[in-house]
Amino acid sequence: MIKLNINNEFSRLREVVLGTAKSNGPIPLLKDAYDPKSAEHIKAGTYPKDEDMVAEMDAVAAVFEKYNVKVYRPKQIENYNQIFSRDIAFVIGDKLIKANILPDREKEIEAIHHVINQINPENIIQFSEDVHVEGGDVMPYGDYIFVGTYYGDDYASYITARTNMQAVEALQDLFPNKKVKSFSLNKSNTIAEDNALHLDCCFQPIGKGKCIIHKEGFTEIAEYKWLVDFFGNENCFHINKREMYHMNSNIFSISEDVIISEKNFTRLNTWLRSQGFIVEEVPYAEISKQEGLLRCTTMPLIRD
Ligand SMILES: NC(=O)NCCC[C@H](N)C(=O)O
Repeated sequence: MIKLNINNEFSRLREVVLGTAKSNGPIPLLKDAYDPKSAEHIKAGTYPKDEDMVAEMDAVAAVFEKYNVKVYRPKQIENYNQIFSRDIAFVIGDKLIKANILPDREKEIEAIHHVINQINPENIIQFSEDVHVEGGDVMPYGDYIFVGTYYGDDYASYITARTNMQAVEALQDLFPNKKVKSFSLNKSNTIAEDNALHLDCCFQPIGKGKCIIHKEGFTEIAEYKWLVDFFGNENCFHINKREMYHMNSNIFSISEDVIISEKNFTRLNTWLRSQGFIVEEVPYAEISKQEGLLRCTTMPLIRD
C-alpha cells in the first residue's frame, strides 16, 4: 500500500510519479494544440522531439535516485502525451483527487492505475463532472490550499482555463478544516507570455518560507499582494514575463533545502544558492516548449 501524505510543496520527498515522453506521437496539428507555447513551437518547426525530452526526464529520474526517492512511471500509451503527470491527479493529506482534466488529456490517468491500485480506495476522490480541476492549479500549504482559477464569465472560451470555481468550492467541502484560497490567473489562448496556464506557472512556495512569484500572472492585484504579504516581500523571488514564459516558477522541491531547477535559470539559481538552497540543475528546455516544467511533470505521493 502507498500511504499518501502531502501537506506542502517542499517537505522531504519519498515517493513521486514522474511522467514519460517516450511516445508522444506525431507533431500535433496547430488546431489541436491546447496551450499557446506548444502552438508557437508547432508553427516555428521547433516542436520538441521525444528522444530529447526522454533524455531530459532521465536526468530528473537520476536526481531522484541520488536522493533515494521512489519513482513510479506511467505505463506507455502509444502516441499519447503523458509528460505532465501533475495535472491528472493530485494528493492533499492522505487523499488522491482524480482531476477532471481537459478532454484531450483524459486518457492519461489510465496509465497510472498500477499506482492508484496501491492506494486505499477510501482515499481516492473523484469530483462530479462540472468540477474542472488540474493539479498544476492546486497547492496544499499547511492549513491552506492555494488554488489557481479564472473568475471571468468567459471561462469557457479559454482552453487555458482549467480549474473553475466549482473546484474551489468542492475542495473547501472536502477539506473543511483547511482554508481554500483562490487566485484568478491571467489567461491567453494565443500569447504564451500572457498566459498563466496553471498556478504553478506563475507562483510556487519553496522551503525556508520563500516563494517564486510573477505579478502579471494574477488578474487581481489584491490576491497577488495577499501572497506577497503572506510570505513577506523579502522572501519572494519576483520573476518577469520572460522568466514566467521559460517557467522559472515551475521548479520542484525535494526538501526544504534541495530544489531541482533548469540549468539556464541563471538569475533564479544564483538567488536560490545565495539563500542556502542546494540546486540540482537539469536540462529541461525541450519539455518547457509545451508550457510545463519540473513541477508539472511530477506528482508527489509521499512527503515527510
Ligand atoms: N502544471 C502545469 O502547468 N502543467 C503543464 C501542462 C502543459 C500542457 N501542454 C497542457 O496544456 O495541458
